[in-house]
Amino acid sequence: MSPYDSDPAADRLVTAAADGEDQAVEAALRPKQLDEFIGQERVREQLSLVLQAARRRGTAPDHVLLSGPPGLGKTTLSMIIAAELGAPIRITSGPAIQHAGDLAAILSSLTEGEVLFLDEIHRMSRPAEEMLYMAMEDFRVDVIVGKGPGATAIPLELPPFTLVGATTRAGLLPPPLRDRFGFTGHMEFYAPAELQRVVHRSAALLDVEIDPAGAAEIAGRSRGTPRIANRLLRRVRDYAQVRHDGQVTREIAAQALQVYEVDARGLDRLDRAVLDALLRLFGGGPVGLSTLAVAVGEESETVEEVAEPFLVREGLLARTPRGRIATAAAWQHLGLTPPVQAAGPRTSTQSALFPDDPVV
Ligand SMILES: Nc1ncnc2c1ncn2[C@@H]1O[C@H](COP(=O)(O)OP(=O)(O)OP(=O)(O)O)[C@@H](O)[C@H]1O
Repeated sequence: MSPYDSDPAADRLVTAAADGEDQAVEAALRPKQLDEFIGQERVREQLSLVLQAARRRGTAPDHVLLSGPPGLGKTTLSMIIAAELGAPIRITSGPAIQHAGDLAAILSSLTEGEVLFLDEIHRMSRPAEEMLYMAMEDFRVDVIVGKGPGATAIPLELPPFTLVGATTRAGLLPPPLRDRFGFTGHMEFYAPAELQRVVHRSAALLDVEIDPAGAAEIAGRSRGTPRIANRLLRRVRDYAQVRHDGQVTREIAAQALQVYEVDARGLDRLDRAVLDALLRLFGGGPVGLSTLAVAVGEESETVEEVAEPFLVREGLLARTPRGRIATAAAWQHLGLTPPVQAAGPRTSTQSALFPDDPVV
C-alpha cells in the first residue's frame, strides 16, 4: 500500500494543509497585529484602511473575504482583524454548518461588533448559504419553526457583526454571496525574502538560533507557504539539536532537509519520483497521466492532485492535450540531459517549453 493511500497529502512534510502538530504550535507563532504580519503588502494596506475607517466611524467594518491557497495566513489575518477592532472572534467552518439551524444558532449568539470567521465558506450547505445572505445584508435571519404547511418564519434581529470568510476557491462562491463582501483580499504565495523573515520570526519565538543563510535555505524549500516554512523549521531544529549544537546554519538546514527528502526547490520524494519517471522512462513525455501514475506506483488522483500542482506552478511539468511533458527546467533540476531532438519541425509545445533548443 502506498503511503499516500488514505489521505494522499497527509504525511507529507511539504503539504500546505495543517496537521495535528501544526495546529498545536501555530497559535504561538501567529502574528497578533497587522504590522507584525509579514508580506501580502497590498492586502495588508487595503485591510488597514478598511479597519481604520471603521474604527473612526465607530461602526462594524464591511464583511471581508480572504481567498488563496491553504497555509498563507487567512486564519491569522482574521484573528488580527478582530484584535485590531478590539472585538471577540468566533471561529467556524463551512463543513461544520450543514443545516441552516446550525448557522442560526451561531448568528443569534453573536455579540455586537463580534467577528465571525467562516473558513472554507465555499463548503457550506445551500440553505445555510441563503440564510447568510440576509444576515450579511440586513443583520436579520428568518428562523423557520415547524415543518410542512404549518411552518412559520420568525424574524430574528442580529447585532451588527463582521463576517470574515475564507476560501481556497473564490471562483466556487455563488455571485450573490461574493457580492455581499465589501472587501476581498487575494492572498499570494510568499516571495523567498518574505519567507525568510517568517522563519526568522518563528525561530526567535521558538528560541532557535538561526543565521540569515540558514533561514534563507529553509525559506527556499517552503513552496511560498508560511505554514510549510514553520514546519520545516521545526524539523531542522530537531536535527540541529540532536546531531549538532542546536544552531541552524545554511549547511545544517540543507543537511536536515536532505534527511527529510525535501530538496533545494521544495520538491519531496513523490514530486521527484513523478519527474524522474517522466524524464527517465518516457524521455520527458508526452505521457498519459495513468501511465505516469503506474510508473511511480501511485493512484492517478495522487499524482494529479498532490504532486502536479506544485510541479506545474514551478514550471517543471506541463499538462497538454497529448499528455504530461517535462520542461527544460525539469531536466536541469534533476541534473539530466534531454534526449537529442529528432529531425523534423518542432511542435509549438516544444518551442514553448524549450525556447533555447536549436531548431533542427
Ligand atoms: N504573513 C505571515 N507572517 C508570519 N507568519 C505567518 C504569516 N502567514 C501565516 N503565518 C503562519 O503560518 C501558519 C498558517 O497560517 P494560517 O493558519 O493563518 O493559514 P490559513 O491560510 O488560514 O490556512 P488554512 O487555509 O489551511 O486554514 C500560522 O502558524 C502563522 O503563524
